[in-house]
Amino acid sequence: MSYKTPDHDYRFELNKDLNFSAAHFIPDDRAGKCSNVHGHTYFVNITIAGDELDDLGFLVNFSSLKSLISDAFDHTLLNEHERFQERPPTTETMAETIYDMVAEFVDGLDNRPVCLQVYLRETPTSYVIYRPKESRN
Ligand SMILES: Nc1nc2c(c(=O)[nH]1)N=C([C@H](O)[C@H](O)COP(=O)(O)OP(=O)(O)OP(=O)(O)O)CN2
Ligand SMILES: [Zn+2]
Repeated sequence: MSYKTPDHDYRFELNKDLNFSAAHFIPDDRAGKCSNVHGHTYFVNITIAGDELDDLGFLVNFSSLKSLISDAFDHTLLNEHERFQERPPTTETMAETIYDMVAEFVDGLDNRPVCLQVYLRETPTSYVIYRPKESRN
């Protein structure tokens, strides 16, 4: 599957798809039934770009992206995560959080790839795309 990504002139663009299962709730009556604890199989697409590869010929290791996100969230209650103590784990805040985690990770790589966007699907009918402001068209 392919996703709309921001225009860019990097030589390489990499996309990693991954899934994880997690529970969450939105602690506010305005969220209706979503204020009750319930679960989703989240689908994530992460878009990375850059001009230089590492000595293995990787822009970034696909497996590293999967473990970074899955190890943090798979089979957890998202509300208990340290990143969701100030605001609840909505699709929007999850997408931004995943972006921040990936951006911090790739920032430490010598070949300096960048994360362009995170696509997060929470249900068959609901998804969010998060892009940092500087990548917007
Ligand atoms: N802007 C947001 N709205 C809602 C969020 C959210 O994260 N951001 N989350 C929820 C619930 O957590 C729920 O899991 C998802 O809601 P919804 O798409 O309404 O789920 P349904 O499966 O019931 O959707 P249908 O299309 O009606 O089948 C609620 N809102
Ligand atoms: Zn939900």
